Amino acid sequence: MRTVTVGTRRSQLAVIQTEWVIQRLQKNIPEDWKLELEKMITRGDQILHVTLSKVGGKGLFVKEIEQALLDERIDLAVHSMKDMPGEQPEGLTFGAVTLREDPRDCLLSRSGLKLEDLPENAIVGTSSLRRQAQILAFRPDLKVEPVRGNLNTRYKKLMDGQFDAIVLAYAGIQRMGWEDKVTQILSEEVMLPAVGQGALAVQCRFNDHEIMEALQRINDLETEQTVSAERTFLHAFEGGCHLPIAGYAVLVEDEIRLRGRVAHPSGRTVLKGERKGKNPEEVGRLLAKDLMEKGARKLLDEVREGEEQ
Ligand SMILES: NCc1[nH]cc(CCC(=O)O)c1CC(=O)O
Repeated sequence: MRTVTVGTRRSQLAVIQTEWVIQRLQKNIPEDWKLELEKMITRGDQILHVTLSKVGGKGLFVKEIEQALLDERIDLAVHSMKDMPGEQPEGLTFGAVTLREDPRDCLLSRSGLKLEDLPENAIVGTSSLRRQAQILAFRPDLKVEPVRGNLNTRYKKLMDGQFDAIVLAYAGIQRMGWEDKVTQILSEEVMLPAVGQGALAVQCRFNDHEIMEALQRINDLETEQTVSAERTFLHAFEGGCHLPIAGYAVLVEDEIRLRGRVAHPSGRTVLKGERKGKNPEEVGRLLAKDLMEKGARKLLDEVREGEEQ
């Protein structure tokens, strides 16, 4: 008999994702174990009105949940892989990476017009430099403005008329059951996804062998390997999800094919590359090296300087 506490943020998307993991895990644990969902209110959730970077960045949500794991207040934590920093605290690990859902981004526009048909100067809401850069590379005549908040808040801002369109991850839309709100799924060619987008990370204590064993059964090997290539690529630039970097890998036969982009937020420069290979980390490292040779370092230094001002 064991009660396993599963922690997550309290946003609707986070709760749906966690319930999904609990459901799958239920079939893979001893019958007398009980799984309990714990919705955690993090400081990040309480101070949504301040610029997140001023209070420690997006990693703040994650850090508080990780502390709860280390303190044994919870036994498992479910996160969007895309929000996870490169390094985990000592003692924690991903017990499972779950099967990736559709990794692409999508456009929700009030007029129902697609990205290519939006009128000149139309305002697209996104706070992601990756999305901003790729939108402007494709349509330099559009305006991009930041939008914060959870999915419900962002959708409300669109409907209130603050933006003509917003860009969101299709995986999140599907989990919310919002497919009918989507105007267009953006192709990989136009909008290469974020590293880890569409996959969930189930985090636990490294020495909790019972849990590690159960999680192994819901791990998806293909997602684990492709995401590993993407994350190695991203972290070679010493940057997190706030940099204009995209990376997406698939398994083709028994090889990993990784595509990556490093862009200037203006969209004027988008460095692109592709690598194939059997070893995920090596593929990630080599693609990062290719893009460094094309000038990625200098480009990102410019972005970082812009942030400090
Ligand atoms: N940036 C926030 C975030 N983190 C994870 C998702 C949902 C999709 C996923 O799990 O990759 C979203 C929403 C979005 O970007 O539209």
